[in-house]
Amino acid sequence: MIRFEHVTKRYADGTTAVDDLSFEVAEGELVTLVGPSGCGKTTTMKMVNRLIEPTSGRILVDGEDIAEADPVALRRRIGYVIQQVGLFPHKTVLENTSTVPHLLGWQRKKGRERAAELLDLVGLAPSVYGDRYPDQLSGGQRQRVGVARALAADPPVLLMDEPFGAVDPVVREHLQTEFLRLQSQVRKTVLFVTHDIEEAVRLGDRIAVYGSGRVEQFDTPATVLGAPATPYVADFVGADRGLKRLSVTPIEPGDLEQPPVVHLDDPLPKAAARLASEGARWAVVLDDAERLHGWIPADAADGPKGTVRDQARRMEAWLPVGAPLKQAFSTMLQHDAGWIAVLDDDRFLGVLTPARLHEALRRSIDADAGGIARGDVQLQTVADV
Ligand SMILES: Nc1ncnc2c1ncn2[C@@H]1O[C@H](COP(=O)(O)OP(=O)(O)OP(=O)(O)O)[C@@H](O)[C@H]1O
Repeated sequence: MIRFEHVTKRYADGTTAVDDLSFEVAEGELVTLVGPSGCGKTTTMKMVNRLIEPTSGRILVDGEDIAEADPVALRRRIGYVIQQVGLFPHKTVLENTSTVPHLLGWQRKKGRERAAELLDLVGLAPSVYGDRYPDQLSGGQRQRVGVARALAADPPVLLMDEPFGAVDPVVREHLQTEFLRLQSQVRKTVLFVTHDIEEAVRLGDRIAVYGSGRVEQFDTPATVLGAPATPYVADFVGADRGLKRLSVTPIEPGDLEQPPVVHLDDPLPKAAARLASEGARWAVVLDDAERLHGWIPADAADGPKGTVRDQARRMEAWLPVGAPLKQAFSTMLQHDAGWIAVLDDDRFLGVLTPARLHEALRRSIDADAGGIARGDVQLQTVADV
C-alpha cells in the first residue's frame, strides 16, 4: 500500500511540482498517473523511493513513514522501471536480472534461478536470451528485461515511469498486454506514470489525472472517461472519450438477447416448431453439454426428417462475458456477423446483436454523465424512420 498525505514538493527555484497531494494505492492495485508534461508525475513517483524528498507531508509504504526508512534499504524493497531501462551494458541479461537479489545477499544460484524464472514470465526464454548482452536485444526485449529485473527480488511495490514510452506503438501494445497478464499473477502495488491516456485507461485499476501539480480526478477508468470531474479532465481525456470508454466497459449479462435455443440431437420438426412459436428467423444450437455449437436458420429447420445436427452451421464469433465492448464490436466486424455469442467459460449466456451492442454503447458513453437509465435508451433503426 502507498499512501500520500498532503505531500508538497517545492524545488529550490520556487517551482511547486506537487501541491498538497493526498491519495492511496491499495495493496495489489495498479494506479496510473497521467497528465501533460511537467505536471509533477515523475516528482510524485521519485518521492516514493526517496530519490526526491518532499517539502512537506508524509508518504507511507505498507504503513511505514518512509522518511524514517533507510533510503538504500527502501529502494531494494521497491521495484523501479524507467523508460531508459538502465541495464548494465557489460552484464548479461541473466546477470542484469539478478542484480537486486545479488545486492540483497541472496546466494548466487538462488538469484540466478529466480532471474531465469522471471525472464520466462516476461516471455524471454532464459536459454535463448540469458547470456546475451543488452545491445543484442530489441527495444521491446530490453524493456521486458527491465520489468523482470524490477520484479526479481519480489518487491511488494513497483514504480514504473513511462516504462514503455520508448518503443513503437505495436510493441508497446504487446508489452502492455504482457504486463497486464503478469500483474494478474504477481499482484504488486503499482504506481505507473504515463502521459498517454490510452495507456492509463488500459492498465490502471484507477487513474490519477494530474493538472499542474494537483490531482484533478482520481477514479476508475470508466468513471474518468464517463464522468470527467472538471472541464480540464474532459479536455485531457479527449473528445473521443466515448470511444475510449468502449475498451473499459465490459459486456454484461443484461446486454444480451435470448434467442430460441435448440440442441444438436433435437428432431428438425421440434426445432421448427420452437422457431415458429417464437417467430424467430434462427436459433442457437448447443451440444449435449450445453456448449455452443452454432446456429440454424428457420428455413433449414423446416424439414420433415433428420435432426438439427444435419442442418446446423458452426458459429465462430463468440466472446467471454466481461470482455470489453470494443472487442465485441471488433469481433462483430471481423466475422461480419449479425450477432455474436457470449459465454461464461463454456456456458452459453445469450447473444449480442448490433441493436443490443448499440444500447450498451449508449449506456457506456452516457449513463454516468447523464444519469440515463438503460430502459430510457431509445433505439432507432432504419425501419423506424
Ligand atoms: N530539479 C528540479 N528543479 C526545479 N524544477 C524542477 C526540477 N525537477 C522538476 N522540476 C519541475 O517540476 C515540475 C514537475 O516535473 P516532473 O518531472 O515531475 O513532471 P512530469 O509530469 O513527470 O513531466 P514529464 O511527463 O515531462 O516527465 C516541472 O515544472 C519541472 O520543470
